[in-house]
Amino acid sequence: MTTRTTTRTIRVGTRASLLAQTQTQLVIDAFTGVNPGVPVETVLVSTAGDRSPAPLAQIGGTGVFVSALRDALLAGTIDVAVHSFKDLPTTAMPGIALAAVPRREDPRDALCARDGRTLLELPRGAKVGTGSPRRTAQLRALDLGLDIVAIRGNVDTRLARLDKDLDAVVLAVAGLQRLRRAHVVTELLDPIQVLPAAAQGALAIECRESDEDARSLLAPLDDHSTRAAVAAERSLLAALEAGCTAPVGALAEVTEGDDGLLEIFLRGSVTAIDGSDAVRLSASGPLNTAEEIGRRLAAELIDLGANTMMGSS
Ligand SMILES: NCc1[nH]cc(CCC(=O)O)c1CC(=O)O
Repeated sequence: MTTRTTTRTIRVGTRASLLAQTQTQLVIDAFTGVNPGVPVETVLVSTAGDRSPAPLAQIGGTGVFVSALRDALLAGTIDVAVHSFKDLPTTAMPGIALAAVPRREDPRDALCARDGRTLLELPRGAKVGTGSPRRTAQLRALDLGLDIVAIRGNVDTRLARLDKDLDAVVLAVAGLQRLRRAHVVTELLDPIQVLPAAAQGALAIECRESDEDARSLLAPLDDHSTRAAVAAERSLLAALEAGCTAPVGALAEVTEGDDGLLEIFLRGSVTAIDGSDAVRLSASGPLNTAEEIGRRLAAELIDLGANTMMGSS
């Protein structure tokens, strides 16, 4: 632990949603753990995604939750921004550095159903809420006769629909865990059936590229395996030229190979939005080739017809 000569306050920007504020506080706690004595303050930033109830695709799609925080970073009104990594566009933003990627939570999707039901226990015609084309497509592909209903809003708004018009909703278990709502989960969906979104369950901590101070304070929060896994997943997404609203699943796991070196095992899927067709493949390679693994897998998925499936959405 180095003794700091400045007492510059680190201003951490957050969106107003409960999930965003909770995630920001988790990062602040970890930050304070490794940088005791560095003053931190939270600054609320409102984004277009929070202000509008319209479907994400209509208000700018990928990145609506992100740009206001990045603008505040570049304007110098905040020093650090915490994002759900899966909400970040795959193209980097000039002037912004990915300072740390903390250890990832469980990346899986979770079914939250009435009466404790699992997917197989839901009757045909059961109404299942999700706002995600990826979840919609993969749930339809299971051919369980489920009626997929488009929903939006924060986690609690979505869960409240269970007491109204829906039989189940599907959410990322990571968000539920962070909000201490994991007790509402009735089934963790097996990635073999429903492959999560690229970077689901991971956080991205950004700062200004030029802010050496913030970068070195944040560096200890980085988990190299998570950073590499997410890099592979997002490189797949980018190479498919798909955003967070595309029916693309991607999940990388980091394992130790026979030679003791760390390896990435990446799975990817593209599913037609009506569930009538899907392509799914995996690829693996050394940890330091994460992005190449993603690009290679994307090329193989495209060879199998991934583009026609994304076009049909
Ligand atoms: N797009 C909304 C969003 N962004 C991140 C999470 C959950 C937390 C995470 O994936 O890290 C959610 C909600 C959800 O998908 O259930």
